Amino acid sequence: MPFPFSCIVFDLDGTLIDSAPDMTRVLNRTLGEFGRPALTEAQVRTMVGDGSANLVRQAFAATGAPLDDETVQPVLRHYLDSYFDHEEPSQLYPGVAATLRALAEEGVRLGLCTNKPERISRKLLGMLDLTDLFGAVAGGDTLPVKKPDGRHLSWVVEQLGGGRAAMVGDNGNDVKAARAVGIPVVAMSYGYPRMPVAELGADVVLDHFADLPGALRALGG
Ligand SMILES: O=C(O)COP(=O)(O)O
Ligand SMILES: [Mg+2]
Repeated sequence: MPFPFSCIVFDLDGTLIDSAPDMTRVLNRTLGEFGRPALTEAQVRTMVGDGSANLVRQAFAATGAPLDDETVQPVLRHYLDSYFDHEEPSQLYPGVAATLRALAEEGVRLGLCTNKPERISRKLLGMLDLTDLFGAVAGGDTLPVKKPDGRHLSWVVEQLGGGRAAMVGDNGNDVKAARAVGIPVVAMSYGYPRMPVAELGADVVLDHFADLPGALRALGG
């Protein structure tokens, strides 16, 4: 039986890669540079998902006076440059590389829709040897809108050539974007959901990435 979805769009942080350890290291360098104390990884995990500017704003609000629109700019630049220069790739979650390859070999087109900036996302895909698997990549700064706006996701689906699509993510922004577009959504339970994962409203919650093809077959009927 052919695979029921012609394209699958993935979130990055908390879905494909466990980026919180690296983001914590880079963020703590920026916090230190601007005279702030460090955050724990557990704290940073609750701040990931709304893009880098929001991450930096939340980190500074949690460690002293919040940044205003003007002061956020040099801080954000420092964080983004340090992240881009960071040479250790984040870890893929177990089963991700093999499962993505198996889906691609079945002829499913794969896309990335992340709120992480595009140049950092592309660099990470390259370091993890995944670039060739993704037919379309949209970062949080690729379009004037980002998740939870459905246009971020529908742009990726369009770039992939359209057809029956599904979304795979780890937080409310992924579920909201998928609902806005009217496509099914799978939530990975190990990510950074910022609320009980069962309450995200996804069609299916999975603990293991390797279970994704089976879950999508069941969803697609
Ligand atoms: O907030 C971010 O930087 C990215 O998060 P996402 O990959 O889960 O969309
Ligand atoms: Mg995510």
